Amino acid sequence: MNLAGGSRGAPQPVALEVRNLSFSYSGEPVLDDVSLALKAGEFAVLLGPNGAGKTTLFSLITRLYDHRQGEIRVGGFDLRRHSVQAHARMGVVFQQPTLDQDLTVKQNLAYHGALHGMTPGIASQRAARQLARLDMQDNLGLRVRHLSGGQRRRVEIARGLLHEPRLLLLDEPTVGLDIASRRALVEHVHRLCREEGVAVLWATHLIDEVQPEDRVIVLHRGQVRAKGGVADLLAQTGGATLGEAFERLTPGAPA
Ligand SMILES: Nc1ncnc2c1ncn2[C@@H]1O[C@H](COP(=O)(O)OP(=O)(O)OP(=O)(O)O)[C@@H](O)[C@H]1O
Repeated sequence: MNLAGGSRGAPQPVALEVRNLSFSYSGEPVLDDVSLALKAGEFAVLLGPNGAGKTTLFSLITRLYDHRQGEIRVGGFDLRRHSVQAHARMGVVFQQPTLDQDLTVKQNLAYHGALHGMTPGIASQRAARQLARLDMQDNLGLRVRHLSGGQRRRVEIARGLLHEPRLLLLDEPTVGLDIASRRALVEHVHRLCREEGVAVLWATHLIDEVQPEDRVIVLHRGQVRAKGGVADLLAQTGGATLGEAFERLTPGAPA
């Protein structure tokens, strides 16, 4: 069951392509023949209940785990054969925060810049620009431990974009945030996507994080159950709301 999403017309560069990807943990299948693609500048929500395989998929795209079956391309570069080029084109915000809490925001970003071969001057300019976009420009000198959860997430997003990737992966980035911070983060990342043309893959199990214009990829028990716009999902399932459509596409999912 595959819904064709996206618009027709001139072909656009593909930011991410996953083809026929399968993966098992110690013989236990977790991803089964997963295929999906993201065009440049597209915001796609990877929507799946707990245990669907979202984090595993991210672990394969970021090469924390090696895939043996299937293919992953980032900006056209095969992850296995051209891993340096593929990694240079992706930014990641993992589910668990990974900032050093004893360093300042600026130091965290400077370190990331150095890892990506930026001079301190370039890293500093880019950090200031990214933080300004996220309304965080006044926090450069603060230690991360003094920031709120929402502010820390924004710093991680700024860090993920510092090396100017064309693809940003976010794995349940709103976990632990209150409703207002959650909403603000969803809106910020949509704006970044529109303004910077970066493709975004946003993993979540929360349907209220889907905005009407998003593409949605529904993952359940390691399989892509549907992909397309919200209207496509409603049409396919006969659901009146995205919530109903999601329930029909994920039978037996944990509540
Ligand atoms: N390191 C591991 N070893 C064995 N099984 C694992 C491992 N990591 C995840 N799993 C199992 O793989 C399945 C998919 O887990 P995964 O974390 O990828 O799903 P998810 O969609 O990200 O879920 P969640 O929203 O709860 O994080 C689950 O059944 C999980 O128990």
